[in-house]
Amino acid sequence: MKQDIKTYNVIAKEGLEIFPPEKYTINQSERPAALLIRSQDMHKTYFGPNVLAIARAGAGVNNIPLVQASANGTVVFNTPGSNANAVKELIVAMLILANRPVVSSIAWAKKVVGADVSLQTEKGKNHFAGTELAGKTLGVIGLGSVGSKVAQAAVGLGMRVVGYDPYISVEHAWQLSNEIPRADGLSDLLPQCDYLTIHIPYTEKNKNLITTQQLDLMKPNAVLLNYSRWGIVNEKAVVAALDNGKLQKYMTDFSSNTIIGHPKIVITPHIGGTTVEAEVNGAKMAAQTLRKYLETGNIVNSVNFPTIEMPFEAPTRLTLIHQNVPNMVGRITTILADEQINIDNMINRSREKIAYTVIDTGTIAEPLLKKMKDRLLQIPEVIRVRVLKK
Ligand SMILES: NC(=O)c1ccc[n+]([C@@H]2O[C@H](COP(=O)([O-])OP(=O)(O)OC[C@H]3O[C@@H](n4cnc5c(N)ncnc54)[C@H](O)[C@@H]3O)[C@@H](O)[C@H]2O)c1
Ligand SMILES: O=C(O)CC[C@@H](O)C(=O)O
Repeated sequence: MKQDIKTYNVIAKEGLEIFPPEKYTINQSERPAALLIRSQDMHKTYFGPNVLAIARAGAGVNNIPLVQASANGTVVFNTPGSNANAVKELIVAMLILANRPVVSSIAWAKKVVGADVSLQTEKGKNHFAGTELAGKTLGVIGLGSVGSKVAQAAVGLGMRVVGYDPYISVEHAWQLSNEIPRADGLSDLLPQCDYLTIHIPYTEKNKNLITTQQLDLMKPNAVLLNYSRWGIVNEKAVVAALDNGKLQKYMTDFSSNTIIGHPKIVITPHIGGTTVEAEVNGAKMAAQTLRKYLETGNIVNSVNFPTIEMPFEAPTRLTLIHQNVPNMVGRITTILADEQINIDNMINRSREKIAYTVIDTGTIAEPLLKKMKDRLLQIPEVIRVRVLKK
């Protein structure tokens, strides 16, 4: 039977083409096997327990209720790094726009007409003097896929860059040149910055990371950029800091009624990852990850499940999602032994409260397969059992 993939938001066709029509339908069923989404707010969008997986084409997963998904046995994936270059390039543009009046000078130049146009524009250009980035200090909070690229690009622009990421991965640490010193904490980083850019996920811990106390530590003329998420920066504190001259400018990808119309705030409509390339990258990566999970049970790039990759070589594969409690493997294998089923290969991994077991076996007759699945589902801690055939 074909499996249906339900999409939300605009998903690049290059991603959807990864699902062959002989195996999959797209947006054809009320009971989809999996969802492929971007920024859709899944806290407000019902998805039933039949949904095996949700793939988010993009980095941030704060739009997905992860605790509920894990409890349902729904694996959530994202596409790390797929849009990092797009965000980096936008940040470079916004850093330049912060102190070069490019937009206002273009608007002015459009209005200058007449026979002496070149004379007038040459005369008027003095009103559009800016300042340069070279030699200024950029603070980067979060040195993951986006932050590490932004930091490197800023070094290329001649800026002095200071990074802060107490949880940096080994992979991203390797990508950073040794010209980029790391701050010990925000109180060390903030007083140094002419520009501060934030590239971290929105989590309970990161909510209001930048508020009055942090803004007070910044240089009076600093520019703050937030292309991470609404809520990481406290907008009321930012407006107050702009109004009393503590901050020069706030540039953000997240609009809200608190900041719209403020003369010192520049808002873009969440376009950090909106490039043709990033949309194709994200859609393809999300579709490949989903297809791998649906067809083999293997899990990569999940944000709520452990990574498991076991070559699918045997005729039958059982995948079990269960609570991470003692003796689950023992109880599962006892049922298989009772039914005289030999295990060819097995793997078990856990992540926080969730565990995942994959068991490969020979060919099993349908009635026995059904009986075994029913018995496995009777273990109270088992959340989901799937049977995959090669
Ligand atoms: N505007 C956009 O369109 C757009 C596009 C891509 C990503 N984003 C946002 O940017 C975030 C980062 O994206 P990414 O791809 O770099 O993710 P990532 O997971 O590769 O990197 C995030 C980094 O932040 C670090 N971090 C977490 N909390 C921190 C804290 N309190 N202080 C310092 N460092 C901290 C982590 O250790 C990690 O290295 C995403 O979660 C998303 O919300 C926005
Ligand atoms: O889907 C988008 O365009 C936004 C993506 C971005 O916010 C992300 O977290 O990757």
